[in-house]
Amino acid sequence: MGSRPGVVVGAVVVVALPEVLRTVQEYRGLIFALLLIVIILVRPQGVWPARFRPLTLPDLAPEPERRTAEGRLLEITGLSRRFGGVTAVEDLDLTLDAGEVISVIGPNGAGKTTAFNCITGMIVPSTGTVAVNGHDVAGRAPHRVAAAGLARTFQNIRLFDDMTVAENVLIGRFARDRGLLRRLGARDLEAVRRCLDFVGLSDAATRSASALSYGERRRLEIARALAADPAVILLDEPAAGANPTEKQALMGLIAQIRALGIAVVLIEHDVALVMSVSDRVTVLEYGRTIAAGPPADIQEDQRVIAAYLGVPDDPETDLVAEVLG
Ligand SMILES: Nc1ncnc2c1ncn2[C@@H]1O[C@H](COP(=O)(O)OP(=O)(O)OP(=O)(O)O)[C@@H](O)[C@H]1O
Repeated sequence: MGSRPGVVVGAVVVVALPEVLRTVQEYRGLIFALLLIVIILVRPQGVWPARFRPLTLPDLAPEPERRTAEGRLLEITGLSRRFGGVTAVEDLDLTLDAGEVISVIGPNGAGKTTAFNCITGMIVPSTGTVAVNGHDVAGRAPHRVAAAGLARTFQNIRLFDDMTVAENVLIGRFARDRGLLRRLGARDLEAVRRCLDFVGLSDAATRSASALSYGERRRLEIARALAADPAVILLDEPAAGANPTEKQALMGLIAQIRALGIAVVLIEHDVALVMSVSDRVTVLEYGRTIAAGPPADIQEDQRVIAAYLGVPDDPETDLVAEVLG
């Protein structure tokens, strides 16, 4: 998608430069190499400023989304991951049906991120099975897991800051197929429009992702994940750094996502939020599941209370103590 003048200038340079350097024949290769290094260091984005056509999104009447899948969407059995002598996750079982929200909580270092990374293919589990939408994906590469119907957001927001909001969402459309080998179609643009509407970012479509507020960036990550039409979505600490208003909006968004029939797995330190949005909660400590069940049972569970209260002077512990009463 480079600009036409840029291509012409590049062609002239490639054809003319050898002629110009004819007099210094033996140093030609060296001069070329030096030029290349200088360009890579000084203008990694290219010598000629590229101009991209902004995406034109269609105006769509809001319509209720279809349920993307039904039944058992995520089934994890006996998942373990060891790092040398450390067992980060041990024998984790998790099942999730369409439209359910399940949260994985636990003190720092409990194994939540490692579990997420095993499920999404970022790291290979030592043992265990992971089935997404009926497809066995344990140990598969992240793009294969995505193709089975799993999308995720990241604890540390990972957006393409030099792209627009709409372009960031569009990338999500290519997560499930052969990526850039596929041509952009009208359905992709419609999906981008719907996802932006869904998270309330339609008006920001042409803005740079870097210009968004923190809460908006979190919502953009969710829109990008939804653009892949996932059966299961994993949200990694979506409320981290959010203010109370943003947390309230996030709870509404999670409820909307589940209404689409998408299964949601949440890692979250905000225990109050977890207790209010989850159907079930799994609590990890030192990689092991110490409790699993509906929020009301978890709140009463003595092992959970002890696991959190066993960490003095930890702000998370104080919050959990408050929520668990
Ligand atoms: N790549 C790794 N190599 C060695 N040990 C690791 C690695 N990744 C995680 N661990 C260890 O595994 C354990 C679980 O870590 P993990 O990051 O999964 O916990 P967590 O519950 O996500 O913590 P947090 O809430 O702080 O993000 C910790 O003891 C950690 O030190």
